[in-house]
Amino acid sequence: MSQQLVAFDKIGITFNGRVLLNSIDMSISEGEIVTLIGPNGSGKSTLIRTLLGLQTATSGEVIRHKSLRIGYMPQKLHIDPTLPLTVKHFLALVRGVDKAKIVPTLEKVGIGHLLSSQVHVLSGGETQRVLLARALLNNPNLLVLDEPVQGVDVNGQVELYNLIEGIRNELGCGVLMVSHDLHLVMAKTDTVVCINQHVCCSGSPQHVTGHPAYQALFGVPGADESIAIYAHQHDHVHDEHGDVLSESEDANHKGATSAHANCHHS
Ligand SMILES: Nc1ncnc2c1ncn2[C@@H]1O[C@H](COP(=O)(O)OP(=O)(O)OP(=O)(O)O)[C@@H](O)[C@H]1O
Repeated sequence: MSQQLVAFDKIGITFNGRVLLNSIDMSISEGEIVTLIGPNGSGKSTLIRTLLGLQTATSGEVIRHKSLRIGYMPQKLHIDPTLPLTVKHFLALVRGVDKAKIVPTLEKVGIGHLLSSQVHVLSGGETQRVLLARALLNNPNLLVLDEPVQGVDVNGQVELYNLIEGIRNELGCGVLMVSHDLHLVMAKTDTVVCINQHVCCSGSPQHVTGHPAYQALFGVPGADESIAIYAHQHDHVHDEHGDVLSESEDANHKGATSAHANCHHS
């Protein structure tokens, strides 16, 4: 059985009385691709920051296997565009990097020819590949990718997801990806965890159906049948803080607020 790399055990985060995450349970194992989805502000990045140790949980625990080594790919590359910096020099900044690995790693992600290019002239897709290369240079057994296809056109997204799957197959690493929707990422995902402050649902893509709950969250207009759509059963109601309401609270809440579109399904 695959080694579990990390587990979130009832992770909760509260700021000034506002619940950002509520009792999140999930895990990622070697060789597993887990996709975290949820609407804007649902806490995806906060959960990733907690995994990276940049955010302290108010309650619960992140259980890391002693072998855990994370390669993190952020949403965006923040570099002063006036700063001359080649891809090679950018990657040489990775702490403890084996410089002999830079060229083969760039080749692995399909951009060996960009070694001497300036980072600020790269296209969106090229930039994402450089960031992926940087994550790989950390020799990870868990890749953490925060919206890896951001700023990439649809064809480029398919290519990137294929690349990520190929890397998983080659290295046997776990992958935790954040995504806003699943139209393209679905076929490359073993497990989906849908959060909206708490875990709304999780499961394998095999259970995908065109459930109205998912469609209410993300919309699926025009999705053809070859595109898999993640769906979940939702038998509870959230308040505006993401907390799950009891039946009596729900009845009161319905009177007090308009429908909370994010997670109010049956
Ligand atoms: N340090 C913090 N202090 C207070 N509030 C915070 C902090 N970090 C995040 N938040 C709030 O937590 C909520 C969740 O933010 P988060 O960035 O995790 O959402 P997300 O699901 O990644 O959203 P998006 O899809 O828009 O990237 C937001 O409302 C944000 O304003």
